[in-house]
Amino acid sequence: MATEDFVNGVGGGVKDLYGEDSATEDQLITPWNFSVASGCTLLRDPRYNKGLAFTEKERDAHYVRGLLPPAVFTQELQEKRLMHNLRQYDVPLHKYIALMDLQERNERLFYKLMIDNVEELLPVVYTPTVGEACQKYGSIYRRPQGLYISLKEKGKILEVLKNWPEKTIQVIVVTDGERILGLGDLGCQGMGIPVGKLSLYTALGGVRPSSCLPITIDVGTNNEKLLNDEFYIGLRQKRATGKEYAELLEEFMHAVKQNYGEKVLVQFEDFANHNAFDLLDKYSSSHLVFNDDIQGTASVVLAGLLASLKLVGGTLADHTFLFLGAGEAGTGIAELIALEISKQTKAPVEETRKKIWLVDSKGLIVSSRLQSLQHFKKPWAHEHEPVKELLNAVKAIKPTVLIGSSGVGKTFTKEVVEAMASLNEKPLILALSNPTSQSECTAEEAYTWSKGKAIFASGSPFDPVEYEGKVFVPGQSNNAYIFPGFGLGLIISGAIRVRDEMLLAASEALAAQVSQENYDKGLIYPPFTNIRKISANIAASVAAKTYELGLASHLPRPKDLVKYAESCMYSPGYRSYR
Ligand SMILES: NC(=O)C1=CN([C@@H]2O[C@H](COP(=O)(O)OP(=O)(O)OC[C@H]3O[C@@H](n4cnc5c(N)ncnc54)[C@H](OP(=O)(O)O)[C@@H]3O)[C@@H](O)[C@H]2O)C=CC1
Ligand SMILES: CC(=O)C(=O)O
Ligand SMILES: [Mg+2]
Repeated sequence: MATEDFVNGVGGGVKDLYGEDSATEDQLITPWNFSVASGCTLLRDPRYNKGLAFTEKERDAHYVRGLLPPAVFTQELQEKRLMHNLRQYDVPLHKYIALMDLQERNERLFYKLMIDNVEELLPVVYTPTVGEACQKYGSIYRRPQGLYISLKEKGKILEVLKNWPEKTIQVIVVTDGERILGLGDLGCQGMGIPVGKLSLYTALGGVRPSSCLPITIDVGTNNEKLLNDEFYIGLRQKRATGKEYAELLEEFMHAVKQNYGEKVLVQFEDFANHNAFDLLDKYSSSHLVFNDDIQGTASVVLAGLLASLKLVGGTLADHTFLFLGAGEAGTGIAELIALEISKQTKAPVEETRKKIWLVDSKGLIVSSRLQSLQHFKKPWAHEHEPVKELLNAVKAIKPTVLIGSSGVGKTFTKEVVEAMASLNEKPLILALSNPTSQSECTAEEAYTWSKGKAIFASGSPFDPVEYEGKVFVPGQSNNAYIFPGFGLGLIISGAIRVRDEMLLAASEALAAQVSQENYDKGLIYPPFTNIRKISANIAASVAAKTYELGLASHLPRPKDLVKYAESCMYSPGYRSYR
C-alpha cells in the first residue's frame, strides 16, 4: 500500500502524516513532539496538568473540553480522594508506585499530598519503602525520573546533561548506588534514592521541582543477584574502580559546573565510603558539594544531642559517646560533635575527640590498630586495650550516648541496652541505620529493655510504644530534617562553598525548633508536620552563616532571612491559566 493512502486517512482513520503507523519495525521514523501545552499534551504534562480541577473556562481555553469527565473538582477534593485510595493499599510498595504515578501525572497534586500528609507519606516515598523500591526498581520501572550516566556516556556527559529538559538546575542529588541505605550495592537501581531525596527537597524544603535533578552514575555493580536478574536496568558488569571511576566522576563534576554554573549544589548520596570521603575532599574546594551521609547525618544527630541536653542535663562536653559503625555516618557525626564541643569549650578538637569512641566490624577503634585503619578512622584511634564486642565496649567505655551507624540490624541486643540503662539514668540511644530491617534495635526493644529509661530515636520511623501504661513516642533521627533546609539556605544566599560552620548552624537551628511539648513526650526532634517552618529556620541560619563567612553571592543580604526563605519556597497550589 502506498504511503499516500495513509496520509489521506483510509477507512476514516487518523492521517498518518509522518508514516509512523505504516513504518515497519526496521524502518526509521522521527520522534516528533509539540511544544505548546494544550489539549492532550496539557493533560499529559505533569507540571501543568490539574486533572479534574481544570475549570470550565480553562477547559475551553486550553482545548481539554471533552477530554475530561464533566465534574470539576477542587484540589482539596482530589487530595481527599487520593488519600482515600492510597489508604486502601496494604502493601507499602503499592503505595509507593501509586505515588510515583501521581508525581508523573500531576506534580502539584503530588506535592500537595506530600506536604499536607508528610508524616503518613514520608515512610512511603522515603525510608523504609524507598529501600524496597530500589531493590525491585528493575521490575517496577516505568519512566525515567532522572538522568542515567553510565560508562557508556564517557566522553559525552555534557551532551547527556543537555538532554535533560530543564536548563536551570539548583540541586543535583547523585548516587553511584554502591551503598543504598543499609542494603548495600544496588547499582543503577539506586536511582530511587536521588528521586526520593529530591522530592523531599521540594516537599520539605520548598525547592522548585523543576530545578531539581536526580542522577545515577552507573559504573556497574558487584551485586551478583542483580547481575543475574533479567529485569536489571543497569550495566551488566562489575564495578569500575580506580582511574576509570575517577575519570568518569571528574568528567561529570566538570560537566555539571560547565552546564549549570558555580552555584549548583551537588549532593553526594549513598556512595560507598571508599569513594565518599575522597570525592567530598576532592571537590569541596572547587564545587558547591555536600555529602548527605557524612555531613547531613552529622548535623541532624548533633541537633538531637543538643536538644537532648534539656532532658538528660549537662553540656555536650559532659557526655561520652560510643558508636557502632565507623563509616560515613559514624565518623561524620563524631567529627561534628567534636567540633561543636571545641566551639563551646575552646578546647582543641584533638582533645574533644577523646570522649568519642567508635566500634567497627573488627571491634573498638584503638591506637594499636592505627596502621591498618582507613584514613577517616585514624583520628578516633585512642589509647585503650583492644575490645572486640560491642557489649564489652559499652562496659569499658561507659557511654552516656550510644549511636548505631553500622547498617546492621539487631546489633543493639538486650544485653547492650540493659548495660546502657544500668550505667545511665536516661541513656540516649540512637539506632540510625536504614531501612527498618537494618535498625540496630526497634523502639519497643529500646523502651522495654531499658525499662522505660531510654531516650530513643531511629533513622526509619517507629510507631509509639506503650510500656507499663505509659506511651513513649520515638523520634526520627534522619538527615531529612536537615538537607532540604540546608540546601534552601545555600540557594537563597547564593552560596559557593559548604563549610562545617554551616552544618553547626543547621544543627543549632533544628535543636531550637524542639518545643516544651515535644520534650514532655521525650522527643528530641520536632514532628515532621512542621517541617516547612523548620526548614525555613534552618535555611535562614545556614544563609546567615554563609553571609558571615563571605561565601554568599546573593547580595545585598535580605534583612529578615526567615521571611525571605519562606517567600522563596515553592507551594503546590494550582495556578490559574489564562
Ligand atoms: N538516619 C540517617 O539519617 C542516616 C542513616 N544512615 C545509615 O547508617 C548506616 C551506615 O551508613 P554509612 O556510615 O554510610 O556506611 P559505611 O559503610 O560507611 O559504614 C558502616 C560501618 O559499620 C561497620 N560495621 C558493619 N558491620 C558491623 C558489625 N556487624 N559490627 C560493627 N560494625 C559494623 C563498618 O565496619 P568496617 O569499617 O570495619 O567495615 C563501618 O565502619 C546505613 O544503614 C545507613 O542507612 C546513613 C546516613 C544517614
Ligand atoms: C538517610 C540516609 O541518607 C541513608 O540512610 O543513607
Ligand atoms: Mg543516604
